[in-house]
This record gives sequence, structure tokens and C-alpha cells, in this order.
Amino acid sequence: MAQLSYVSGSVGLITLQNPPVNVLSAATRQGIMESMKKALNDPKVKSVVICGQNGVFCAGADIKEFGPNISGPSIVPLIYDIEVANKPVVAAIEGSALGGGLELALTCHYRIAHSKTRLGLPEVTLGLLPGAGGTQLLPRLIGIPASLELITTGRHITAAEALQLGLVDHVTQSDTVDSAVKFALSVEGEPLDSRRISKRPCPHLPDLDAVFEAVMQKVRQKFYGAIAPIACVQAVRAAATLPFSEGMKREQQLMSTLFTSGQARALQYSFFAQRAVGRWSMPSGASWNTSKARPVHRAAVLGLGTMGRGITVALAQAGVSVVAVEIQEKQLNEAREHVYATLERGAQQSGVSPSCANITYSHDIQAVADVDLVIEAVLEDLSLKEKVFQQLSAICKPGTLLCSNTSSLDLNCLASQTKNPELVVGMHFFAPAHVMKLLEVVYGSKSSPEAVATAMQLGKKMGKISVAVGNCRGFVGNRMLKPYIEQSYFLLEEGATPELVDKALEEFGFPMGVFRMSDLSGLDVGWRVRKEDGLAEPVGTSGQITRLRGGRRYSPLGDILCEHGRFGQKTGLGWYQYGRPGGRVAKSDPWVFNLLEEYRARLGLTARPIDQQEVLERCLYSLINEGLCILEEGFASSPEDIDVIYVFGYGWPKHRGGPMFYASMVGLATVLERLDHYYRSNPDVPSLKPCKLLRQLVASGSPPVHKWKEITKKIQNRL
Ligand SMILES: CC/C=C/CC(=O)SCCNC(=O)CCNC(=O)[C@H](O)C(C)(C)COP(=O)(O)OP(=O)(O)OC[C@H]1O[C@@H](n2cnc3c(N)ncnc32)[C@H](O)[C@@H]1OP(=O)(O)O
Repeated sequence: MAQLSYVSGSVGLITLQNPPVNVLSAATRQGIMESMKKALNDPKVKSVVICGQNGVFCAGADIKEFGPNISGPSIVPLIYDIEVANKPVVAAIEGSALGGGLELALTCHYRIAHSKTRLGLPEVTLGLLPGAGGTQLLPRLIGIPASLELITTGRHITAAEALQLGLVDHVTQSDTVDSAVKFALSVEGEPLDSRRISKRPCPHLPDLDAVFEAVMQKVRQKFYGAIAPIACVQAVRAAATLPFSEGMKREQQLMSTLFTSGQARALQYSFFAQRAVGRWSMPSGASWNTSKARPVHRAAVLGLGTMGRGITVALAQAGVSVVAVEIQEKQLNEAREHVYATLERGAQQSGVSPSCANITYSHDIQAVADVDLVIEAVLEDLSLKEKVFQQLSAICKPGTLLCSNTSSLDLNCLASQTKNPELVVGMHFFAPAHVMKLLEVVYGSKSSPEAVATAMQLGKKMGKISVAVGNCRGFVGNRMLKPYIEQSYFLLEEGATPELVDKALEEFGFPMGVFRMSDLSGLDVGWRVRKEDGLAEPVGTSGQITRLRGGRRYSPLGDILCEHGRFGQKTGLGWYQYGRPGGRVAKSDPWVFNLLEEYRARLGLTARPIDQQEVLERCLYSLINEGLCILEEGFASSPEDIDVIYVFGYGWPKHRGGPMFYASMVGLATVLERLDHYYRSNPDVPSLKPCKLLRQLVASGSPPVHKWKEITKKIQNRL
């Protein structure tokens, strides 16, 4: 797991050997410790270089080992041994130096990095802090403000930025180990005291209290409810105010609290869930390891509204050549300017040149004739999309993949319009499409595994976290949103206000409550769907309101707002008021309070006090129940799929893992008991009826999320 070899006569080369990313597992730690000891005791060795096998220095501690029974030598004494060594130790950093990997490098006396290396202390994203001295060493090396920023965000930086910050001593374009070995030879015998970071004082900051207060406030706001970023600030403060040994004690204290926290468990679960969704499977048994993706060199985007523009940007940034098609000349010109400006902005931020050359524009659909893949992003109207798919099927070269960005329409209907339905899949992006990480890849009943594999791979290339899901109404994310929104309307009928519901959800950790979010995305979108479904009907002059539609409880409150032209932010009025069309700042609106009072009076409803707990239970547990139905029906293949969709597409707080993980933390028996309770008092709300899978999971002793698959399979086999 770590190998000592001898090079250039006097250099001991320690190579970490734990593929794929050389994490510091127990065996690797043991290997480093033994190799170090051997090298330091060997009189022939005058300097040491530490590197990682296969072009990766080290991705930090082995997250899989985290838990109550960690074995093997602890990292902290190991890195102390390196720092106190009386021979120069040089880190040869390439690939990644992250977390414990960067801390290992920080205890070396010199750091040489390859220009393509990424460095960082991402522990905060795992609910932890850099607990192997990172919070005490980094501020002594690069100062407090820069350390606070890196440690509280977990951001990975380039070698160039690391050099600028003074985090590495030298950046090389050539062979990193060779450069490090040459460097080690050049410093053999030189004094090392000034190279031991722990011996340095923390750079003085005149307005220390003000800096920490400001950062603490920012962190509390930005990572609402998350405990790790706060502990990170506290640990860096210890570096600024205490001697090194005392600071280390404080770091350990804070780390031990975080280590056993539910938030750390949730975030570490999420780390592996993000990777697990790449190992997709379909009910047919086809999966990621049996299906080959096709190369996509040239793609087309059809329809350049908000979504189409975002998708064009994302494709161009991924280096895919794009044909962007919009029939309307004015819209096409606007889109061209918008895409250009977005790419320019992105390039300025990331420091790379913009990818505008990758895009050609056309108002003629024939321009898609020779592309490998088309993403249709026209208006969300079934008959329009059907027509487009007929045209695409006739125009495109044989084998072109036809993808739809629909968020809710039946993919099978679109596929049935084409000559090759096996080439049709959904690619459901989230707005803004070049920013949001989530992509739902939707397979219909005839989609081929090859088509799914291609869309999944293209998503990855675009930097998305792609999740393969089945073709049910609303797919996974929007289908689960329906009962959540429905409950929020019912709560208003029963006495809540938009403010109360939003506050409960925002304190839970959503960036926006359900009403603020609806105002942002536009109330007319759901209204149109409800009208198509025959649900939304005008209240009319008779004033008759029916609250039972299709045998189920229905709240027309959202429809009433739309009838008044209140579509949310874009009209300046929705559940809140925004001052002007396009305004962003939500203010309470007395008009809405009056509407609710009149509405309740007309229906003879008596408002009752509703607390935040009820809001959370009804909104979240009904959403969780829908997620479990989706699993039961096989439209998602694992709870991880659902959790990733919610964290990366719907603002579910990261430190709560996702709805399925959260349910298991709350206790499945509790979720079941509360749903039973609410369903008893609302038998006309089917989404509150606990699904079979939930009952089965509870009956099986509420196993952890990673074991749900066995029970889901059993239910599916019985169905
Ligand atoms: C007391 C000391 C405390 C120290 C705290 C820590 O060090 S916590 C760990 C901090 N490190 C990280 O957070 C890094 C996490 N890893 C990554 O960001 C990325 O994996 C990478 C290193 C940038 C490489 O990315 P790439 O896309 O190339 O590969 P994958 O992400 O798919 O990873 C390959 C497989 O390796 C597994 N893995 C990666 N890092 C770790 C880790 N730290 N511990 C355990 N396992 C890790 C990853 O899960 C992949 O496994 P698969 O089985 O193939 O899915």
C-alpha cells in the first residue's frame, strides 16, 4: 500500500499504492509509517520524496473506513513524524491532493505540484473538518482569509492558484516525480526549521474579531443549518489565537463532535450516492456495465427558449459541437446573443477561452440532418412535440439519438411518432441548464440500453450528475413534488399562510419554501397542466367551489391566483408581491391573506393553528411516500437515485442526505405512523396513504437505505 524505493543514489521514494485514488486506508497509513521509518533510519538516504501511484497523489482518508471502529495507525501522529524528520521530505503532487492527502503534503517540507493537479480540503462537504492538522497548518502557510475560504467551502483549486497562494513551492509541466527528486537532491543537508509549518506563527490579522464574525455570519447564511462549516471557522480561529499544540487539541475536539454527527453520515452517504447513480440499471436488466455508449461529436438543440439556450451553453462548454435551431428569426437572434454572453461570462470566471466557435445557428430544422444526437426543447405541448419528433425522424441520418427535454410528457407518445423508438430517450435538464447539476435520463418502454448509455455519458461529459429513471408522470422529481405542493395548498385552506409554510421548509434547509419557489418558476406552468388534466376549472361568477375532483380532495387556490393574472415573479405578483414584474424580493401580500380568509369563509372552513412540525410532516412525508411508491413501481432503481435527484435538482438540504435517507434517519416507523395518522383524517388524499414498500420496510425492521433493494425486488416480483 506504500512502497519504498531508492532513486538517484540518495533519495528515498515512497509511493502510495492504493488504487484508484490512493486513499489513506489503514494499510496505506501503515505502509507510509513503515516506509518513512526505514528511509529515515537508512544512512544512504539523504532526502525523501512522497508520491502517489498512477498519477494521483492522494484523495485523503478512506471515507469507507469512517465509523466507530477505525483500525490502523491514526493519521495525526503519522504526519507529525514527517514534519519532525531530519531529512528533507518533498511531496510530488499530481492528479489530486485532497483532504488528508493535502494535509500529508502540508507536513512535508516542500511541495512540488504538476500544473494539472487539483488541491483542496473538501472535508466540510463530508460533514467534517480537516482533522489531520489542516485547520492549523494551512492558516500558518497561506494566511487566515484564504484558509477560511478554502476550508469552509471545500473548493478544489488549481496548481496555479496554489502557487499564487503559497500553498506549493513549485509547479511543473514535466514529470512530477522527476522534478521532485531533482528538487530533493538540491536541498539535501539544508536546515529544515523554517520549512516546518507548525513552527511558524499564524500571519497577523489586525481586525481578527471582525473577520471571524463576518465569516461566521456568511457561513451561517450560506450553509443554513450545516454544522461542519461553523466548526471549520472555530478551528481556524484556534489557529489564529492559540499555540499550535493547543490549536491541534481544539481541532480534535471539534472533529470528534462532527465525526459522529448525523450530518456527516448524510453527506458521506451522498458522496457515494452520487457515484452509485452512474451504475444505472433498467427493469429489463440492462445496465451501465452491459451497455455501450455511442460517441457524440455533434449535437443539435431544437428550440432556443430558456432551456434550449442553457443546454446549448452546457454542450458547448463540454466541447461538443452544437447546431442550435430556432424557427423564429427574432428568438434565434436573441438566443445567439444570450448564449454568446453566457459563454463569455463563464469563460471570464473560469479563466478559459469561450467555446462559441463550437456553435452554429439555424432557423431551418433541416440543419439537424447529420448530427449524432438531437435534444428537443420546444414548448411543453404534446401535439407540438409529437410533430417535431415526426419531423426529426424523417430528417436525421440513421442512428441519430432523439432526446426530449420534456419535464412531464409521456416519452412513449413521442417515441411512437418516430421510425426508431429505441433511439428516443428523455434528457430532463433543470433550469438554468448550464448551471444545475442534475439531469434525469428517462427511458421509455422501447428505449434501447445503448440510447440510455449515450445520454448518461453525454450528461457526464457536460458535468452533470445523471440519473436514469423510468417514464412515469413527472418522472421522479416532479412526480414527488406533486403531493408536496398539494399538501402546502391544503395547509393554507386549513389556516396556514404562505409565510408559515415557507418558514418551516426554509428552516428545514430548503433554499426556498414551496410558495417562494412556485413564484420563481411561474404558477402558470402547473395551471396549464391542471387545465389539461381537467382539474382546474374557473371558479366563475356563481362562486361555487368544489374541493373534491375526480374523487380526491383538490385545492383550487393556485388556479384562483392564476385567474387573477398572478403568475409569480414574472408578473410581480404571486403568493407574494415583488414590487414589479421580474422583481426578486418577496414581500407578504395582504391581498393573499384576504383571499385566504374569504375563501375559507365561502367554504365554511375554520382556520386552526398549524405548527411547523405539521407543515414538515405533511409536506415531506407525503413526498417521501411518493418516492417510495416510485421505488416500489420500479421507476427508480434505488433510493440513492431519488436522493441524488432531490439534492441536486430540488434544493433538498445536502446535510440531510435526501428524502429517502432522511426518512431512514427519522425512522421509517415514525414516517409510517404519521402518514397513517394524516390519512385517517384525510381519506380523500390518496398521496397520504402509506405505500406497500413503506409497510414492508417497517415490517422488516427498517433496514438501512442500502438494503432496501432486496425488499423492493421482493415486492416487484410479487406485482
Ligand atoms: C483525520 C484525517 C481526516 C481526513 C479527512 C479526509 O481526508 S476526508 C476525504 C477527503 N477527500 C475527498 O473528499 C476526496 C473525495 N474524492 C474525490 O473528490 C474524487 O473521487 C477525486 C479524487 C477527485 C477523483 O474523482 P474521479 O471522478 O476521478 O473518480 P471518482 O470520484 O469516481 O472516484 C473513484 C473511486 O474512488 C472512490 N473514492 C474517491 N475518494 C475516496 C475517498 N476519499 N475515500 C473512499 N473512496 C474514495 C470513489 O468512491 C470511487 O469509487 P467507485 O467504487 O469506483 O465508485
